[in-house]
Amino acid sequence: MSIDSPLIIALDYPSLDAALCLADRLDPARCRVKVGKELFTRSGPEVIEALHGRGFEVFLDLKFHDIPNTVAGAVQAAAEQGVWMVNVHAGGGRRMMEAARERLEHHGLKTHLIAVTVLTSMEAGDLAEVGIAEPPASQVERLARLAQESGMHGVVCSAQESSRLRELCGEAFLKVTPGIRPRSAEQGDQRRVMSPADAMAAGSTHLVIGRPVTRAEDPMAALETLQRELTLA
Ligand SMILES: O=C(O)c1cc(=O)[nH]c(=O)n1[C@@H]1O[C@H](COP(=O)(O)O)[C@@H](O)[C@H]1O
Repeated sequence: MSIDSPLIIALDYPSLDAALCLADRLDPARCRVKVGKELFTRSGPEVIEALHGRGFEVFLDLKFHDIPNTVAGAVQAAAEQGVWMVNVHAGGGRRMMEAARERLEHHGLKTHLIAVTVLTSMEAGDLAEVGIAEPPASQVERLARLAQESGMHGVVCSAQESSRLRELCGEAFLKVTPGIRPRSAEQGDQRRVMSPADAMAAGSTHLVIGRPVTRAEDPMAALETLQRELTLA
């Protein structure tokens, strides 16, 4: 199955039941779903199977960051479960990303492999504290270029960087952007945020959205509003 929607709903729940409860109200023809560290650590591969069984394409977001051999093995394990997308940290470097890509190619695995640049929760002060003097936008550019050279299909970045990356890396290079906040939504721990319509206009290819839907009083109404806003954009 291949769907047109740019929407990826982050199923950041502490149990399989809670995640499936929302998934059962979503339409796999209108969005994809993301399984992250909390849900996967609690439920393991069972959640992937359950979501595939319901017809969803799954982004397994475990942000692998380790030595090349270890990351290649982890990415292979994810791809063999049939996930649509998997990610690594671009900060793991060229040899790590190349090892992951080569492993997928060697086994003929078609999963989209993307690299996280600078987390959307980080701003300049956070980078400075870990020894990166450059502003987030420059660091994102540097890592996106490296990710592209290493054969990644795209990056995770904030929508604030999408238009620059469209110029730098091209339209086809995926720009998967969390930190999506409809105007009325709380920012929470996110820092580099953008509204859904602005993110699409800026060149994001996919929007990752969690709490504005999953923590809404009425998640389905929140999703409908989002989908309406995007159609109008
Ligand atoms: O790789 C990710 O998905 C990711 C990268 C990033 O830089 N920032 C980021 O928020 N995410 C994920 O995107 C989701 C955003 O969720 P909300 O902030 O609740 O919309 C969470 O599941 C995060 O783990």
